[in-house]
Amino acid sequence: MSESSDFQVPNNIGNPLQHLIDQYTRSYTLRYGIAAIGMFFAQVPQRVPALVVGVALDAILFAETPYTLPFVPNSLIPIATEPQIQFTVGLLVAAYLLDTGLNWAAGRVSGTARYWTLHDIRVDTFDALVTHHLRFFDNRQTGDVMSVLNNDVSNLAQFSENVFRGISFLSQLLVAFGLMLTLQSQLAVLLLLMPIMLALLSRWYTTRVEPIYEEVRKSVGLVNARLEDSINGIATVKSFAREDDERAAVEAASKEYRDRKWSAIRLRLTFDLSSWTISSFAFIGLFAIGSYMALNGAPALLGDSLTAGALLTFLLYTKSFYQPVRQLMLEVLDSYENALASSKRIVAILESDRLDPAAGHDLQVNAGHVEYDTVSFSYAGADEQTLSGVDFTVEPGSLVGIVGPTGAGKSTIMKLLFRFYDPDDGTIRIDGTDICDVSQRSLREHLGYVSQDPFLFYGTIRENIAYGVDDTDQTAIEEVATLAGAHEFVTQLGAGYSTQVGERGGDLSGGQRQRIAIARALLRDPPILILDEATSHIDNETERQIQRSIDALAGDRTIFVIAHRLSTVRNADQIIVVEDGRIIECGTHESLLDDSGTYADLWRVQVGKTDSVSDTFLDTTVGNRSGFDGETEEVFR
Ligand SMILES: Nc1ncnc2c1ncn2[C@@H]1O[C@H](COP(=O)(O)OP(=O)(O)OP(=O)(O)O)[C@@H](O)[C@H]1O
Repeated sequence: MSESSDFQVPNNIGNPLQHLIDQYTRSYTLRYGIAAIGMFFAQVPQRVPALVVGVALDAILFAETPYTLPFVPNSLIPIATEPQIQFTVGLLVAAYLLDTGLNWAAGRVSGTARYWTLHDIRVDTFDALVTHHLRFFDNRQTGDVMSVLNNDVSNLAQFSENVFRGISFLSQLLVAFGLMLTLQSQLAVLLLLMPIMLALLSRWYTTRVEPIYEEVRKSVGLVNARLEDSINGIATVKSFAREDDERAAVEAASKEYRDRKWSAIRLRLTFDLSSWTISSFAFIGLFAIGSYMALNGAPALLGDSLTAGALLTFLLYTKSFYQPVRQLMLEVLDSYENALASSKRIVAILESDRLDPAAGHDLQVNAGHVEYDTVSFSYAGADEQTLSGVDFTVEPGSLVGIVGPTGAGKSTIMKLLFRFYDPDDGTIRIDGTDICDVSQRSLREHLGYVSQDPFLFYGTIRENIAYGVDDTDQTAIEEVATLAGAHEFVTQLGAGYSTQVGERGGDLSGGQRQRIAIARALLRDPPILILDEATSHIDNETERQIQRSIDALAGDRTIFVIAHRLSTVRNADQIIVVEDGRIIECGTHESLLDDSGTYADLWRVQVGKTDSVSDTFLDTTVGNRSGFDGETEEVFR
């Protein structure tokens, strides 16, 4: 099991979060603009009550000062006490209605903009994932990749929500500060010390927390990958009685996540404590200085004195002043760090090299002539070449068997035909066209593939057979299912073709899944069909039945069959024997037997004639039994 892998952001992208914002918010600029303005101005009516109550207390209850309000003409304010109370209540209700209305409207507009944007990012990221070269997935675990689509996109959602909260906090600060300036400008300016101290503190916090969050993200991916591995392989885990080891592996991954997360939380707690201390002492200090000024008048440096009502307004604002600063620093910056780490992984997927499946001209297959011209290939990071100088030609409409020991490179030869990987050297041609010059989509439309462990999607058997064709009907489905030897067992299932199958085929046997996969490939009616150990889980009688169907269906179709069981390819027009990534023999069953080479020895072993096997074969194969399939090994035991 590999460790969690890195997601590399291309060098030309400085800040991946900024990159995502630039790319994805453009279509919703108007909505974002309206939402931001709405959020900002919703704070104006929200700050009104504290000011109005302070002024009303001084004017009505203490009768200290006249009833005057900033930005409100005196002619609008009643002179008598009772109308002043009614006027105050009216102002409070109006402020409440305006505040609620603006917040509601801005919330709606920002909600649609945000969730539409995230939807676009999620779909594009998925699209980028499925169009990536298979090489991309070789080095990564499924859980790791899935956590990008789940956790990382959710982190962006959290961040986008916090950006709007940030706008609201910022507006609270500015409006409160502006109103405090109208009441006692020197004291208001003094209070600015607090956000400056918090800003410095937050700078310290963010530089320290950023690398920790990067580590947290990686360890989440590792935990997911571990869980996915253990749960997907639960049957293997149990059969080997390795529950304790799996538990230990999950525990180790989870511990790493816990420790990294705890480091991040510890740092946040320190920041939280320090910022809370600053804001609390600022509040206490304001009360002490304000009370002194209200009783004794202001000291020389602090200008005008302060009324009791104005002190109350200042104290009420302090709550709405300090709290947003803390939240701005904690929540918004915190989620910024998270979103930055997440956006790195998203952008790495969106922007890394991938192939456009539709790029290139369309492949035209008239006959189905396939040619491998000295093809060599190595998997990334492999020490040795996986394929060396593979060279063969397949006539249209012929049946080709590919045989050889485990790991010889049989499947790899076929993967190159699909362009899951491109050759390092040499060329593969179909009907004379280099497959690297045509679009992957058109190439794959002409190829049918059945693997030894076919994947069935969640859905009915009918949907699984029809996967890959847009238009089909029940008759066509039943026809191919009959050819693939699946019809009989499917009709015996409770719901027939409507039976639901789950992940990897649910409760169907390996052979049943293979037959469904063969039917699926046949329904597409491809001119070139590849069966990669497609009959490995199928009993001899069913295999013969499928063989007959395929022979009948072959017609002018070119068919490749990768097989361990040589009887499967006995009737092939051409059998290619692969060993260590090279073609060592090639011919028909009869000609290969006449040649008395590896194939002939292998055949003798499989039919039980071990006495006539050559010494060279015994030396190379018996010395290294793992090279051949179970059946061959069985004979030697
Ligand atoms: N995705 C991959 N990344 C790296 N190495 C790989 C990958 N797939 C296969 N290999 C290696 O390439 C070699 C050839 O593998 P391949 O699957 O083509 O062999 P094969 O002949 O089809 O084997 P089998 O009969 O067991 O299916 C093996 O050594 C294998 O370990």
